[in-house]
Amino acid sequence: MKCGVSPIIGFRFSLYPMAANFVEVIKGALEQTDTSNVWMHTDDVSTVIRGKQVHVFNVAKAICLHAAKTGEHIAMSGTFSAGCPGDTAGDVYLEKGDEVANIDTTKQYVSSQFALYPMNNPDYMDVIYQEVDRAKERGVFNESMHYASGIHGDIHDVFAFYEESFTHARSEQHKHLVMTVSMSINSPSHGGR
Ligand SMILES: Cc1ncc(C[n+]2csc(CCO)c2C)c(N)n1
Repeated sequence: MKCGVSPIIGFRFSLYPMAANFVEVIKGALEQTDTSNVWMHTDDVSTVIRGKQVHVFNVAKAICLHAAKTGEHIAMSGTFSAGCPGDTAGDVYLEKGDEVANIDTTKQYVSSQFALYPMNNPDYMDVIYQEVDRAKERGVFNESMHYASGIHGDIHDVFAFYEESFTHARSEQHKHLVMTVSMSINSPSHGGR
């Protein structure tokens, strides 16, 4: 099967608020975010957003920020994907302009881990090392670990890094890229950061 050539990307994720009112926190974060630039669907396990890269990352960050504002400890886990075979439906969202819908500059510390899977790219380890170097240059690298890399800092720096990394880890020749991310926000382990 051929990989898609559509510039559409997707993010499937779940929020796990460590709070008794988790339903309110999840639904509140999804509802308070302007999702007009992406296709979105929520089910009992996760939510998927699809569209232009700039909007997918903007909406993902805004949802995390809204959940974080509750002050509750939030875990988020998700997968970004580009060039997936079959990723051509929902292309109407590609006609959206590049102006982002959610602007919120609230500072928020996040600790996270990510992993890149450059599909069908024989030089995938070079790609991964290059992106880890990028994290160090951007000042968001936290630590090396098995099967992932630790990325932390202000949510705006962390998301800017993820978006940049997602752009550079794929190419015309190797369009299909998967990136997994898990985040921890307002964790007692962060000592009030
Ligand atoms: C982003 C995101 N989307 C969906 C779920 C799944 N989910 C778990 S509880 C709940 C609310 C009650 O229906 C939903 C939709 C999730 N955890 N995070």
